[in-house]
Amino acid sequence: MVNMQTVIEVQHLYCGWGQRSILEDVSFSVNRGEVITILGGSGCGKSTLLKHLIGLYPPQAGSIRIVGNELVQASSKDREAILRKIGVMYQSGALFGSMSILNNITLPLSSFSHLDSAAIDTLARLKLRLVGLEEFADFYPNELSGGMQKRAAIARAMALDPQILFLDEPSAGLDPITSAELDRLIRRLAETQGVTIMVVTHELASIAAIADRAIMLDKSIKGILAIDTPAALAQSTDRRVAGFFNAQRPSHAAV
Ligand SMILES: Nc1ncnc2c1ncn2[C@@H]1O[C@H](COP(=O)(O)OP(=O)(O)OP(=O)(O)O)[C@@H](O)[C@H]1O
Repeated sequence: MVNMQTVIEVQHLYCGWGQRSILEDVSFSVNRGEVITILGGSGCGKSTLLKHLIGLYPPQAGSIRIVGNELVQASSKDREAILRKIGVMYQSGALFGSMSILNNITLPLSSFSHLDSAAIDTLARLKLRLVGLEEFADFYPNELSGGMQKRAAIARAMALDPQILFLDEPSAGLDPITSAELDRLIRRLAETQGVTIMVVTHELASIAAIADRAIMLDKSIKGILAIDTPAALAQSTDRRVAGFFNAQRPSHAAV
């Protein structure tokens, strides 16, 4: 029996920059363990949505509930506790180049937990094992391939055992085979760790491989054009939706 606990609930969200509105009246919810992709044409507001969901900017109006807790109106102390449930991997990966991979992961643990250094070391190595990098703990980011850096960045985003992971274009800059490996990791994290994962991606192959559902944003309506499983979206009677899904054949969906 699938646990249908709602972990993200967005209601009547309006967000934009200054006076400019980008998304209007956006509502959706995401269940525990779901992988959901955010897609749509350039400038439709994918990153804007992500940045508001992770609390980087306050929305113009509306509600964002993270694991049942309202983020928008929260006091700064409550906000901090809510955001602790979230792990984020930015597009660049943004590992600290002057630190070993292991220390990139121990850093959030020593900053935000009260564990002793031996426990922190053990936990960080467990995260590296989770992403298949346990043998690379002492390497520096620039000694790893692009795909390994992405996996290390995911391990760091997982350091504090978040319930939700936000990944901004994880496949950017990766070749199709490496991208498919990353897709398998994303699926595995959702299935074995019960993490809920929201991914901004343009890659049809990735969407087909990882998404339980996809949210398609649209610039002209400033909101959600469609939200459904990739298979259902590919069959959509809306030409814009079906057009996106049928634009190219997924090349590694079954890898
Ligand atoms: N920090 C910001 N300040 C002001 N305007 C912004 C900011 N970030 C994004 N925008 C504007 O908001 C609009 C939506 O941008 P956003 O980056 O959310 O789109 P996107 O769907 O992620 O696009 P892409 O696929 O090209 O990355 C764009 O017109 C962009 O110029």
